[in-house]
Amino acid sequence: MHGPSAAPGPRGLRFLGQEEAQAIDQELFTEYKFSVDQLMELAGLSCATAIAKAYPASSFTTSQPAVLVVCGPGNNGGDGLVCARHLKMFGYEPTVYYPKRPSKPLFEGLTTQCQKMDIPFLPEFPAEAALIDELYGLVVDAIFGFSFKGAVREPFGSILSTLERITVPIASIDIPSGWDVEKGKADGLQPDMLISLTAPKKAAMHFTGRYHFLGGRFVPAALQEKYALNLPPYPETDCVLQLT
Ligand SMILES: NC(=O)C1=CN([C@@H]2O[C@H](COP(=O)(O)OP(=O)(O)OC[C@H]3O[C@@H](n4cnc5c(N)ncnc54)[C@H](O)[C@@H]3O)[C@@H](O)[C@H]2O)[C@@H](O)CC1
Ligand SMILES: [K+]
Repeated sequence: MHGPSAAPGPRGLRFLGQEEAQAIDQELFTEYKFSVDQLMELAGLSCATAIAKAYPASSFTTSQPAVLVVCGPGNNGGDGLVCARHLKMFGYEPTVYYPKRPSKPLFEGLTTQCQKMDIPFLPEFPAEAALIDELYGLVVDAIFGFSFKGAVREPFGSILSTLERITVPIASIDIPSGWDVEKGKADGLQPDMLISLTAPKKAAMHFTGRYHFLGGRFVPAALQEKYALNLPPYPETDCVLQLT
């Protein structure tokens, strides 16, 4: 499973192919009996924690530490909703844009939690990149993760083309959205931060932003060994590790 697609990274860390990332994900659920919401909570908490380390609320130049969290239709979007909730707890002012909402109790619950914590949901995406730059100090990209494939379908194509033109930093959860999970996308989004969950995917080799964090400290040792993940040790009880 992991032999031919193995790609060594810094510190011997392995960068995963798309099928391998999905296989680990499935194994966590089927063999290890985790539930999606458990892992999503830990993933989203990792993202909010990494963001707080790289962009402390005090460093924002906007009047409030305003963050726009853009959520996609799958579990990457769910991570974004959890991240928004924890950012609010950490003293940020998140706003969510969530155009394609699956009618599943998990996502409905996460949405309600955010709404009841006074996190606004935008009815429309700001058409002008300049408006995003004016209103927010950071954008969290939770649109697509490791299951993204093919050409981007609407409404996400227009959203991504606006995000490609903003100047405020972007923090991408797991994969910069729109990038091929293995090959990246040279003319796509260029996030300032990438938070790789579980283990970096091959696209992360093309990441040139300032901060690369590892999060999702929930992979049992036996599963790490099976896939030869060679994850570096997390510091003490931290849920994130800064790679670069
Ligand atoms: N085991 C793990 O590592 C965990 C992964 N989690 C998150 O789950 C993500 C993977 O979630 P999913 O498998 O639900 O998938 P994604 O969230 O990556 O995306 C799938 C969704 O995007 C849509 N989509 C795919 N390609 C598209 C295209 N070209 N244009 C428009 N829409 C497209 C699909 O229809 C589907 O709705 C990871 O990247 C990570 O963020 C965490 O929630 C929990 C634990
Ligand atoms: K993403």
